[in-house]
Amino acid sequence: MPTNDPTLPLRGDRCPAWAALSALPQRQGEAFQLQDAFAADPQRARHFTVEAPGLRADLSKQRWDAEVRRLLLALAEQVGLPAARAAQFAGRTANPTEGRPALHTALRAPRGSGAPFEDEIHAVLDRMLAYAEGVRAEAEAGVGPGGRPPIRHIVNLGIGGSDLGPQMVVPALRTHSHPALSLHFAGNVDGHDLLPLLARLKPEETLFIIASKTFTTQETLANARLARAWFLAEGGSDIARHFVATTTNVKAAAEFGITTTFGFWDWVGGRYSLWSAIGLPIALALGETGFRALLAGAHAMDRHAAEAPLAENLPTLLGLLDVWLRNFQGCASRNLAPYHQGLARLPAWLQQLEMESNGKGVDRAGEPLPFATSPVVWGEAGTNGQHAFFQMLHQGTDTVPVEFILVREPATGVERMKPATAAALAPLLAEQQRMLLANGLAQAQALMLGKTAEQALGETVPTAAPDQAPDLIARHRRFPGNRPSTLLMLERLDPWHLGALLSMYEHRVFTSATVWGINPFDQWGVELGKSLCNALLPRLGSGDTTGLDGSTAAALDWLRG
Ligand SMILES: O=P(O)(O)OC[C@H]1O[C@H](O)[C@H](O)[C@@H](O)[C@@H]1O
Repeated sequence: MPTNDPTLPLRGDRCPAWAALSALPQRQGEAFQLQDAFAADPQRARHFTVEAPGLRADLSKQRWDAEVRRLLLALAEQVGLPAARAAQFAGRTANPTEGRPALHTALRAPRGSGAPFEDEIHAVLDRMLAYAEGVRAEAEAGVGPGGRPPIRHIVNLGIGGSDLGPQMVVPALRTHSHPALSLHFAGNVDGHDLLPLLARLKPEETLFIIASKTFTTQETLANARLARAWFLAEGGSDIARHFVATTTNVKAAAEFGITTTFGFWDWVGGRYSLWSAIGLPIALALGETGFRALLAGAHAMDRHAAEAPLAENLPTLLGLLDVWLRNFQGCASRNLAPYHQGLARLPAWLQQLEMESNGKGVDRAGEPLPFATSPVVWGEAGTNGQHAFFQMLHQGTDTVPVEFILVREPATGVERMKPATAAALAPLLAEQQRMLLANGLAQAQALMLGKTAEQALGETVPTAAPDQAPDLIARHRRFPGNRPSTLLMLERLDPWHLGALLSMYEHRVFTSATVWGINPFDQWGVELGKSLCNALLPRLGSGDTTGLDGSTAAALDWLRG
């Protein structure tokens, strides 16, 4: 494997296109009026819609035009994005501070594609899928080996990248999951996470997956010990059957007493690992066909990212838009609004992917960056967010771009119900699906259109206080509008489409990272807190506050009671 790439990409702010973008009048948010742009170009929606495998993106409600897009694409060329992406796929050292490639793309490349580590990857994948099929067959038959009860509950104990991917994907694909298996996730070191779950389980029906890339993570090992103690105290036997590990550290898993291990490799970043053995809970839920479809969808997006011309390349365009919003429009955060309850945990997964990857303050050469990097990414499934924080999105003083995800075909699983019940509910659910989509579209419309005080003055408002002047009420009821949003649209939420969506996000993060000149595959910022925690842990027992800062000492004293 070659070491560091000698052709370090040029940092975005040192490129001519960056200077040209900085000089554009369109930079000033209000100088670019979305409604004027639509009036000037009746085909604007078409001109700014991009099709990618499984995904359609309408970027026309972003405050950009053909000139901005042209310069952003020039920026991508000038920083060497195509070469950087090719180097990542080929297994060059994409993560120089840890001296590793970043080869999550190889995990979903089919056999025969010539991707790096093909034999190792497919050997583990085949073994893991065979294991998953075995557990599923037991559940299906209602009986385990030797007449024992089958596994019915699977508990994944992992945190961060060893938790968020499977924890997001499993509910997203609920209607594709095995009905006789229940999947559970616990990550927090807080006993309040795992204990209530254990209280509902029986050892003989439970499978624990200890998921940790390093097998050294404090939280996961603590939960693994808690689970093992519960298992033995509740009369469980045969740890080998009931505990498996997904890790790169097979030796540590063996020392814990685990004999069934599905391995992966240091070149799979934690937040990019759901495609590896860390995806075991997904494989158990979906089975071999479903897991392979998830990989195939991701691979289709990989091919698009690698091969589509930049101007039609969705992860490239979205990553460039992220740069435009962050560095030229001053947007410090981005809201993710998936209008599908199954994607409720997508914001949490994306937070780790984007903020842990791009939340960096120095470039690859260690130089402090003179511009902003990762935005705060946050969100909630629609329509719930509308009734909570959308007020701020519409009338607050910050411009927060919103990314709506709309899914055309629902999959509620109503057809799994008794025929009479399904028949009674189907028309109501169809109407709810229309309500859901109308809400998502309406919010995007409202952000763009806004409402003037004059328009508000013309409205009858029964809830307004009668002693308040109508023009004062109208000032409160004014919406500035011209707020940017993106519409991502999927035909349906199945394993293939979800794989494509998630892979798109990975390539998009790589795009902005490349423009910013940062290494998106390390995470040194998580280390300091870990080591300070290790130092504080014995002090919580002993009460020794010698040398601590005043605040920490006082809190430690108080917490010890
Ligand atoms: O999978 P593990 O080795 O247990 O690591 C779990 C998580 O913890 C670390 O602190 C990192 O911030 C994450 O990137 C990682 O996913």
